[in-house]
Amino acid sequence: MPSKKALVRRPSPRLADGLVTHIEREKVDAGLAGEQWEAYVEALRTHGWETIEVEPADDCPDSVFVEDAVVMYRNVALITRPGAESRRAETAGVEEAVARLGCSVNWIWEPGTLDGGDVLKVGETVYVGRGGRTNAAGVQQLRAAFEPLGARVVAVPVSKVLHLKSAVTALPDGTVIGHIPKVDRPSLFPGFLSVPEEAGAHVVLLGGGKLLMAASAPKTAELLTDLGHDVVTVDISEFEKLEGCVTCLSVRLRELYT
Ligand SMILES: NC(=O)NCCC[C@H](N)C(=O)O
Repeated sequence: MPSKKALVRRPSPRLADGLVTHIEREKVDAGLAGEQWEAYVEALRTHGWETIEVEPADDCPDSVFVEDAVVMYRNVALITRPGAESRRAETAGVEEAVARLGCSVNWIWEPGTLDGGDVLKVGETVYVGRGGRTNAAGVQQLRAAFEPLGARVVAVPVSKVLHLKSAVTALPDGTVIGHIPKVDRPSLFPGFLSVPEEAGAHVVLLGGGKLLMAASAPKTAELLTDLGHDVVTVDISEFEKLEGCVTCLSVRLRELYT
């Protein structure tokens, strides 16, 4: 039976010191962030996900963005080597969590760097963004880890946003969605739908045709609802101030056969 487990990680008390690269720094309300995180986790649970908390990493301001520390393909967990040095200590706790779940574990090694936010899976195709956080060696190592498992790894340039998945994600039918001004090469994706808001490019597939989206993209929510999708929204404003999206607050493990 395919699993419906999701890794999440409680925000660090130092969240407000998280990195910002492409946007102006804004004051983060840590109390509100905590409430938003609880509501995000609750939304996953309501839609049938068993949430598993990775041991908190209180010294790592960005540790709540748990998806950057690991990439899953089937039951193989590829532990990343984050492009930002301040985030490297985040991976140990995530490695322990996936090993405990029985995943087969693999690693990105120096000189490779790769953030999980740069990896978008659409069926057997694994798009990897070569950008500010993921380098060429990271792309090669990802390919070496997943191609033998049947993945088709496609590298795409990312220059306008933090991560590939800050620019594009995919709908349940495989259509890739993105806000054109933030996508380097929309033509690299076979089915591409342009959405009216930057935050509208981020969807988490909850299963059963449901999409989890940020409340900050109402026009896109309307567009996707009109196309027959079932949209669930959460307010993640405090994480958006740190360039976080709905996708990066969890790692969904769909193919653990335990
Ligand atoms: N996958 C993601 O979109 N992660 C967001 C990471 C935000 C964090 N402040 C960072 O710059 O690394």
